[in-house]
Amino acid sequence: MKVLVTGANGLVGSYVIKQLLEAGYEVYASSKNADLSSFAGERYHFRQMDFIDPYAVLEVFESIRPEVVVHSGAMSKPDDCERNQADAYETNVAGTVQLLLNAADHKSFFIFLSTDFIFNGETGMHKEEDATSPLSYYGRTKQEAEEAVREYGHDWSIVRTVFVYGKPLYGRNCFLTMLAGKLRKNEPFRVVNDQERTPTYVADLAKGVIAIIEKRATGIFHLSGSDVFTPYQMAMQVAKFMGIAQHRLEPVSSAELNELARRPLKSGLDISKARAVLGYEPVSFEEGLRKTLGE
Ligand SMILES: NC(=O)C1=CN([C@@H]2O[C@H](COP(=O)(O)OP(=O)(O)OC[C@H]3O[C@@H](n4cnc5c(N)ncnc54)[C@H](OP(=O)(O)O)[C@@H]3O)[C@@H](O)[C@H]2O)C=CC1
Ligand SMILES: Cc1cn([C@H]2C[C@H](O)[C@@H](COP(=O)(O)OP(=O)(O)O[C@H]3O[C@@H](C)C(=O)[C@@H](O)[C@H]3O)O2)c(=O)[nH]c1=O
Repeated sequence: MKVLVTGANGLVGSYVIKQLLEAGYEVYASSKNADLSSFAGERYHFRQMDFIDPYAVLEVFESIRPEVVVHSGAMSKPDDCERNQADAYETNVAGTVQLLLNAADHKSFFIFLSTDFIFNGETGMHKEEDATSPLSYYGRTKQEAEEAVREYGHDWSIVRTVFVYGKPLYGRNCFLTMLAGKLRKNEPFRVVNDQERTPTYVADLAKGVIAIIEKRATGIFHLSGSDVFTPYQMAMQVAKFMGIAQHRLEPVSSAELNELARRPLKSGLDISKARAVLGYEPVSFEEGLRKTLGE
């Protein structure tokens, strides 16, 4: 089965591609920039494609004719989206629409990566059917892209996830590996302590996406970890794992951190639907951390 994955140079895309290759799929990895990976073999293909360019998207879909599309590419930094709203809209909304229009020509199964940031975080532990009300421009673009996906005329699935972490296969650090670097160098760092998340180990998320493909499961799925932590609590676990008792990490409130994009306070996703329908079972945060920072 031919699967086109966007965002191949990103954290999520890289793990989805790795697991698709391991499961025997014909994988067409695609990213805006050149291939950062060292994936190889007959079933691995890379197509450099800016998905806001309609001609590039048409050419890729005509030549591949994918049976499944995993759309993981996005402008994924909320502060960047707040700062550059036109780019965020073009990438996250118009880009998704462009991919949907082309996917429809091939009746591809369309899987879209979305976020907990479409919720306002007043209650936490959101279910798939909860009302959405994003606080940030990033969240608004993802919500609007979700609306486009729901109107797709063929099979679709929306995967919402939260605070994804894991050892980078290539490319940039995740928040926890960046933090481990700060701890190693004993650098000062202020970490927010009033935002609750259900952090997601990236290999679990990828496994959930593969289960969606294999079961052809349609609709909305929440795929995250099940333990609830604030970033500061996660940072303390990183320090403990590294055996560092003396550090310069300081807990701060969202108001003190004062980031450009407003974040939900009580976020986190209820994963009971994914457990029941997909057999999804994430590792504990402790175990995910060991896999991320251990050898
Ligand atoms: N990381 C997280 O904590 C969470 C992520 N998500 C969602 O999951 C998805 C994946 O996230 P993650 O892997 O962390 O994101 P990354 O930022 O690591 O990767 C996103 C990738 O998208 C690619 N991209 C951006 N714009 C374009 C474009 N115009 N054309 C083609 N490719 C483009 C980039 O490619 P290149 O590098 O080649 O420029 C980049 O590698 C996103 O949709 C994000 O919104 C949801 C919740 C939490
Ligand atoms: C820059 C900075 C961030 N933080 C906090 C803010 C935030 O809660 C957390 C992680 O910061 P990040 O900027 O990596 O992540 P952030 O953008 O908040 O995280 C999100 O990513 C996007 C893609 C999503 O869709 C969300 O699900 C979510 O996980 O750390 C600090 O505590 N101190 C800092 O100096």
